[in-house]
Amino acid sequence: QEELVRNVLVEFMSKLSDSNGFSDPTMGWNSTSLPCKDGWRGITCDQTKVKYIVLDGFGFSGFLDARVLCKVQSFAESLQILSLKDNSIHGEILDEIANCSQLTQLLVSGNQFSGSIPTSISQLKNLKSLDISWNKFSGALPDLSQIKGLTGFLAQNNQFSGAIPNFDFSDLSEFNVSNNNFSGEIPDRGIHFDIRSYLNNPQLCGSPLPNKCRSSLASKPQPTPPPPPEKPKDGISNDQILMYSGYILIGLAILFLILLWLYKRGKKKEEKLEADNRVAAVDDSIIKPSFSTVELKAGGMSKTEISSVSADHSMVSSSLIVLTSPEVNGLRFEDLLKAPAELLGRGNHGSVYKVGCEDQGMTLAVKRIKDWTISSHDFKQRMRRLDQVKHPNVLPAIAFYSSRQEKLLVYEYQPNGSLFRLIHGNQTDQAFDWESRIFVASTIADTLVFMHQQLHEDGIAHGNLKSSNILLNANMDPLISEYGLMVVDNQDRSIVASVKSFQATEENFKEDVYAFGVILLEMLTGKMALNNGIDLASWVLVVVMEEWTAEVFDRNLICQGASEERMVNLLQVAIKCVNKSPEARPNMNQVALMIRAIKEDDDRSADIRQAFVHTTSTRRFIDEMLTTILHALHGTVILRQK
Ligand SMILES: Nc1ncnc2c1ncn2[C@@H]1O[C@H](COP(=O)(O)OP(=O)(O)OP(=O)(O)O)[C@@H](O)[C@H]1O
Repeated sequence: QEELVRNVLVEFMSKLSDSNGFSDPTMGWNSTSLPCKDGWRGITCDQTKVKYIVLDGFGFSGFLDARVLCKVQSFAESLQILSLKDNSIHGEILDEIANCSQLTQLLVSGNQFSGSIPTSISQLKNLKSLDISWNKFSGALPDLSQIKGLTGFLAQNNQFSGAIPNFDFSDLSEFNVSNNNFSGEIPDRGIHFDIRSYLNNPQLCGSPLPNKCRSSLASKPQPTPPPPPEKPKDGISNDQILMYSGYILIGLAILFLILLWLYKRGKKKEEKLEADNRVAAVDDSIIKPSFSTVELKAGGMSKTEISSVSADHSMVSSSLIVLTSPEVNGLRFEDLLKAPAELLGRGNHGSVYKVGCEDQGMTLAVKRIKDWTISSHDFKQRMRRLDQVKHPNVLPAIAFYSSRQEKLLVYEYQPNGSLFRLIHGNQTDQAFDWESRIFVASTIADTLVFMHQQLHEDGIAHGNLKSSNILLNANMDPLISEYGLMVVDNQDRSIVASVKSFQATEENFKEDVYAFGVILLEMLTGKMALNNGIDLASWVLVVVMEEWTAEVFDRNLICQGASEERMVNLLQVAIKCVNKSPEARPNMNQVALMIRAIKEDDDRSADIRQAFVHTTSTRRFIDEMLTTILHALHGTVILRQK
């Protein structure tokens, strides 16, 4: 039996991997081994029965042949999970998927699937989770109300049209049909999902969307059709000639209107193309046709203000992809265009603008990157993958926009600036003491451990870690910004698909470790990563080798009485991180453990100090009480004597 299943899986894989063969021998998946017995990668079994097939992010570019996969009854009836997320699989989902009748999860998001969803899918009665989001599916969705107990339905970012079908909404806790072409009224029972589940379906209406449905029109009784004209007895009467010429005239008028409409549409397309080209041509604004820049030099930063809004905006508005961040409030591309913007700074990869969006009650930071060679598809995949990873100390992107010439990334504006400004700025109001520095160091280290190691094979490197990308929120907690945006692709793109190559290699992780070491050095020395062409890591190594270690530390730390022993300990960690040889650098887990030990040492000594202060004040309190009692006793004795 297992051999039969093996043959099914090998055939299924050959189609899925586009007949190129599945070359990675470490995965198993060949006709000389057995899926359960030999532990094929991506397969989970219950004894000899294959229960789960999970092949997410393998870069498969073939098609899912449900005729093959679900043809052997015993296998089709044991398979419970089929997850093929984040590949490049194309083609349609075939009717035969219904033969895999025990499926509880069918997850195919982030592929290139097209066509419509077969009606047979509603026969999958055990289905709990159906994720078909981020594909190219089109057409109307079938009635899914027969699937009782569906808990998740994700279909966002496709090209579905027609009405939102019937669902059994009673158990649905995850539901998203945003960024499609659905039309009509949102079903009554669907309204307990918030607006983000429905956004960007231009013809969808009803609560929770702001646009009301014109249901009154629909419910009006239709006028009864006029009775058919009487048949002429013989010949054509004058009335009939008049009537037919009327029809011909109306027909010609309609034809003329259609031609006019087609002409205008063509013209609009041309204008849009021109507008896009204009976007590429000008340099000093976020979305250039609408910005006229007024350069105001203020503290070394130039301010840019919007003075007019172009009429072309509506044409590009649909391209702003709003991610499922909770902060967003129906943000549209136009809102960015209309809002006043201020240049916060220019980095190696673009400029960042502070944009106040009054309607959303939010202040945003919009990063604009020009001429980035990444394809829109890869960029979209990357943003999507990043959006799935949530950590309280990683600043998520709220939305993004991608055109050939430029990419925009929208983040929430962080009011307390960056770690760079905190270390190197000349503000005196924010004392950046040792406790704050070790807190920032250990929080960032723990966050990197999560992103590198705790996501296992899905770990993501930052790729551009530096103190200006560490922002401080309103509580002064550090947030890592632009996470994973600039990871350099170290793998051969011809062999490995983009999603896979985006997943960090060891080399990417070790680059982050180096960059983190530099941040530690900045915090310890108060010096910039690059000063007059000399890089901080080399400078520190020379000073330490010359045994002038005490010279490296920030004077402010020494003046504040920070423990030299713990500063030296942290310096040793930093030096390990900036080792020239990547292999010799520790991984983030080891780094975080070392920093935690220093911080615990710190906390202990703070406790001892506290206890000492406490003991001293308690002792003082007891002394004072005794003196008062003695005085009182003394007074009583004198009174008695009197
Ligand atoms: N969300 C945000 N809130 C507040 N300030 C921000 C935000 N994002 C970026 N900044 C600030 O805007 C400035 C410019 O950022 P930018 O990312 O362009 O520069 P960079 O980090 O030096 O370079 P790179 O392009 O390599 O990331 C920096 O001072 C940065 O700290």
